[in-house]
Amino acid sequence: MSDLQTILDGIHEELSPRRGEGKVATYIPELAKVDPRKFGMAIAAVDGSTYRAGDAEEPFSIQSISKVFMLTLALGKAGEGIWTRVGREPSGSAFNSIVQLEHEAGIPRNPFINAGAIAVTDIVMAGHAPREAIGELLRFVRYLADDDTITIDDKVAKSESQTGYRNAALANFMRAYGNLTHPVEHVLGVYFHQCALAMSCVQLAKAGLFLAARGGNPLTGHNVVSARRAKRINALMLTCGHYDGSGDFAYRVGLPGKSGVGGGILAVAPGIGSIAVWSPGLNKVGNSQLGSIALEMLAARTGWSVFGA
Ligand SMILES: NC(=O)CC[C@H](N)C(=O)O
Repeated sequence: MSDLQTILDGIHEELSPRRGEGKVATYIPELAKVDPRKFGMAIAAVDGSTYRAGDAEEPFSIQSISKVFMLTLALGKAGEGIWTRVGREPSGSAFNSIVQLEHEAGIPRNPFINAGAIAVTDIVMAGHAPREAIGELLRFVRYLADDDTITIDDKVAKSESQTGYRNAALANFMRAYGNLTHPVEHVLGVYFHQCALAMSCVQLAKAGLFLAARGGNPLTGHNVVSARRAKRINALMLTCGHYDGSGDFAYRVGLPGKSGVGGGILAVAPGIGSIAVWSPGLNKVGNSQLGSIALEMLAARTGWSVFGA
């Protein structure tokens, strides 16, 4: 598939003059320090080959992309029982919105908005001290990417805990409704650390490969989840992975995807491969501006959209 490398290089070259577009997230002060002109792309294909372009090897803050890995862990732990604590519908509102929580009795719409992810974190923590839950996630991500060099950026975690008033509000609100079982500070501590996972596009594409390969990782031979579970996680990524921009992403790209305010996006082409892109500038709804365009170009040039070429 050397054609694929040509396609990737072409997209990178065409978009390079636009590096720096969008707005870098500043509400987490540590993220505001990132060079807005960074731009990387990587593909891990189910046949074991990998492709990369630009800043594909440089670790960045994966932020909300970690919600996919935490959801996978929570499903492994509590199975379909998690759906009494969190819904499976798109929210149609911002990633950090609180409005629906009161109308909907403290049950967040889906696991990929902040409130839903905080509930999922609480599920993963069952029987664990916060430090152990963070360790479990780090081990899981290293196992998925087959890469023990992946770390958590403590500076980012600290920066976020110092300014995470909205997340504290969401967590307290859910706790008031009985939808958090651990102390709010403990759940938030784990949540901020998971968001601060630092991974490169190459590491992220490899970590997401199980979602493209019916739940197994062709690089390591590990069976991560069942094919049915991988399919369901992909469905949630497609419908909820880009907050109130999820419909637009499905329309333009047509792949399950999950974005983060660090400017990363993980996308899945089922049966083909997993794609990670990174460009820190965000669009109005908090998704990577150039990253979304790069994925739109890639899907158009490869015919990988799940809705047909
Ligand atoms: N959209 C995101 O990536 C949000 C994650 C970020 N850590 C937050 O909680 O605000």
